[in-house]
Amino acid sequence: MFEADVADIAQHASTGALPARLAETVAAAYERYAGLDEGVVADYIPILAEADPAHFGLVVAQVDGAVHRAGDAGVAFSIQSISKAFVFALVCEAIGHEAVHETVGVNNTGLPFNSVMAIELNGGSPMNPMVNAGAIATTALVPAATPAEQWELVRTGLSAFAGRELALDGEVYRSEVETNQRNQAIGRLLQSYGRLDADPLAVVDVYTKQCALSVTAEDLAVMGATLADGGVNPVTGARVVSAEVCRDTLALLASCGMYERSGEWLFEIGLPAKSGVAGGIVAVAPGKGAVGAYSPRLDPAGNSVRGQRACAYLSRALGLNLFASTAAPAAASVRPETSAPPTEGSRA
Ligand SMILES: NC(=O)CC[C@H](N)C(=O)O
Repeated sequence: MFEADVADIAQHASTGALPARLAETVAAAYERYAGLDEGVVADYIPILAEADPAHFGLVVAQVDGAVHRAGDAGVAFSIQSISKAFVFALVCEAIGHEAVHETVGVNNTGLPFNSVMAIELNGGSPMNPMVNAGAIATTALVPAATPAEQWELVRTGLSAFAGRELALDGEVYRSEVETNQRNQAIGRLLQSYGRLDADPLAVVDVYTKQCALSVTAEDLAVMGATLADGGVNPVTGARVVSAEVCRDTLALLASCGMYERSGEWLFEIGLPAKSGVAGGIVAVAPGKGAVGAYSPRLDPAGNSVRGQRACAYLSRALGLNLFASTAAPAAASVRPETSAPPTEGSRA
């Protein structure tokens, strides 16, 4: 599914730092997938069904603050599950690595993002912060006295990641409030297992608001680039979270960010990433930058089809896959000058 045009990639291929021709590569990825119309727009939250399936925005933000845009980079959509990554980072910053590990968990469920069975199969554990149960448990840990203050901390925290003031999309929020009985049930189930101290419905309400924050593909790229940049927003220069928190967040995005497709994503693309049902994806290249993509048609797991393909293209064309290595040249460069060339049969 993620095969990309070898000739195009060879033209842009590079290793090490992001190449100067990055803007051209972003444009090539956009052009390549703009005509792809596989997938379906989410409709279980009624307002999402009204999204224009033609929209496609692709942005790369570098850790030096450079931003490269193609297509509908400035079109607004709701952040949905991508908020989970950044709320997790804020909570991890507040309560620490050990506490989030113990309270929420860090293992993939292998099941859809809104699975109730995953909770039941795991003794009431929310499992990880990137599925709904774990995200609701994480939002409950936002350190504030009231749900209203929690929401404000979430909104201002995610705004710091984006480098601009983010606002609630009231229409999306109301649409989800009318239809989020399943998330309310997940909150109640966690409470029944003693995994949620706060009022579950109040926590689910803050979670629903965080999902309805309005962002653009450019916002996602800058938010991801902040995680790539050790917690400093590369556009504003402001520190948002620590480098340790970025490391923990990116580890969770790698293992759980694309739900039950996380393994396949890592196998093909090799970058920590997070998707949302409105059609957003953020993919992070640590120390280099991030891709923000928006296109509303989704695959069955709830991941944007064009967004995935464009990320795959960029990962390959720019040499971003974290697991790529060039064993032969590296081995040659450390071989002592004086050592005899290997003889037949002496090779490992
Ligand atoms: N995968 C998603 O983006 C899901 C987010 C959505 N708000 C929900 O809770 O169902």
